Amino acid sequence: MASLQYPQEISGEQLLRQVNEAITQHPSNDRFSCDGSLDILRGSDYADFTSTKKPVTCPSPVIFWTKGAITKRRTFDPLWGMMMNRVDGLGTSWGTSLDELVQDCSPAKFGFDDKDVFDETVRKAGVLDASRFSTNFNPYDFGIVDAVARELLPGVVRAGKQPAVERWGVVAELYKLNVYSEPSGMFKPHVDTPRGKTHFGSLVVVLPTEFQGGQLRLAHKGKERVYLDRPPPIGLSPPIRWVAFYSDCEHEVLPVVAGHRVTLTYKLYVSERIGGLVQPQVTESETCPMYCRIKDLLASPMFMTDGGILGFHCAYQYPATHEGTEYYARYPRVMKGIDFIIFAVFRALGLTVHIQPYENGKTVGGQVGNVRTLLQDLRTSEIADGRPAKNKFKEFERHYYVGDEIFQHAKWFNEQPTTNPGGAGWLGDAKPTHWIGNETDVDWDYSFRALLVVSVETDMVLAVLELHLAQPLSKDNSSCSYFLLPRDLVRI
Ligand SMILES: O=C(O)CCC(=O)C(=O)O
Ligand SMILES: [Fe+2]
Repeated sequence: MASLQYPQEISGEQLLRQVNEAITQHPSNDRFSCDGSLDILRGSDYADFTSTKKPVTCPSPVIFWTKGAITKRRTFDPLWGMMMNRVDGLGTSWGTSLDELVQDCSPAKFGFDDKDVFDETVRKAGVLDASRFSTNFNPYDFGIVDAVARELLPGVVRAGKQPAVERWGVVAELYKLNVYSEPSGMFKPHVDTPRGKTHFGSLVVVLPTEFQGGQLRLAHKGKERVYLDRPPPIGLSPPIRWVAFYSDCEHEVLPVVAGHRVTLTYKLYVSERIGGLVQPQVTESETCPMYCRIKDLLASPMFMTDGGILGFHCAYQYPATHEGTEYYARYPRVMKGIDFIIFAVFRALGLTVHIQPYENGKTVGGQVGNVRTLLQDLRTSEIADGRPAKNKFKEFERHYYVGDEIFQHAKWFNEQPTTNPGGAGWLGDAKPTHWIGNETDVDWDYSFRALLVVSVETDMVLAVLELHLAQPLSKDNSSCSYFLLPRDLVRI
């Protein structure tokens, strides 16, 4: 794509606004969830769906579960369900056939303020823990996990298109079986509890039963989506339906008014353990319009001519723990949607991108708050032990020595998000540390991130400084007058 030429009279602020508009309108903003369905076909086998057969179908799922020392089994066979329907004529056949499973479930709790709570005004559902059941249904078999990777991890593509650089994929870990039953099974708006560094999403597989209500409503940044909204026409056997979404997006299960809604839920992780199946797409960014826009912005004579720091507030929240976020610098694949696109574009432009937790106007967990003191320390230690401090400055590139003071001077593309991830709604004033999760987990929390990009000129200044640091510094060394811009921030 040809680069845009900016007329001289467009100011830096206007250019920044234009890029922000391009970010807001980027199609990946809509990709916080995806869904699909699978028809059930008795006797379908692997040979069928790996060949040219379309659409992909799946054998009837079976659930085995334990009640004390007894193991029980239920086949979710839609044909059987329809036959029963015809016998009692009430449309409740699935309800009858599922009674035993429903009765053997425990009441489902949810996480609230570091505690697991049972409150049927927030969540009315039954649950079987993954340790109490197993199933022949495997989402990997039907391309569901591949589809989730394609939709929700924009940087991951199937192998074969590009030389293997890194290997990344999605791991779906079976978590619970849930039953939401008539007349009012539901789960009020919440975000799912973060489960560690690579946890990014949730997958819900809805088994083929007949029910009414029970839609899954999702919301992110004012965009709302309702899934499971269209039940299959009466008399047609229900398919398996599935929905996957970023787990920091607010979601709720609307009341089930008839039947039982039986689901398998999975936790979704980014994984680097999958050999050869997937790999990150690193060059796509060079062909995308966003790349050209940002390149032009940086090249414009009207924009940050002395270099500096650009800031982008991430659209999503990420699992955080007291360990800090060094991890995200090394594993940017964990980044979601538009956040990853922006990251990849700046990386493709050869710029240093820092991923920092950022809340209430400042970075959290930055290692050093005062660059000036740090530089002074470096000079002193260099003089004391006689070794060049060059390596120390290499460490800056590896995300050390990045403190609040620097980021106060960033130019931001966009506004800082509010602390309520889902916008207006039942969560009210919930903060990231006080949400209703699907289960409590005291070790992990969500936190906001900012991508901070050190612009080209600043990198060049840094390079000059490195050279000078190979020799002892003198206070009046005018050719090396600053470390990071704006100029008056740090003077040597
Ligand atoms: O069943 C669903 O659609 C969503 C369930 C859910 O949000 C949860 O288990 O945390
Ligand atoms: Fe949830």
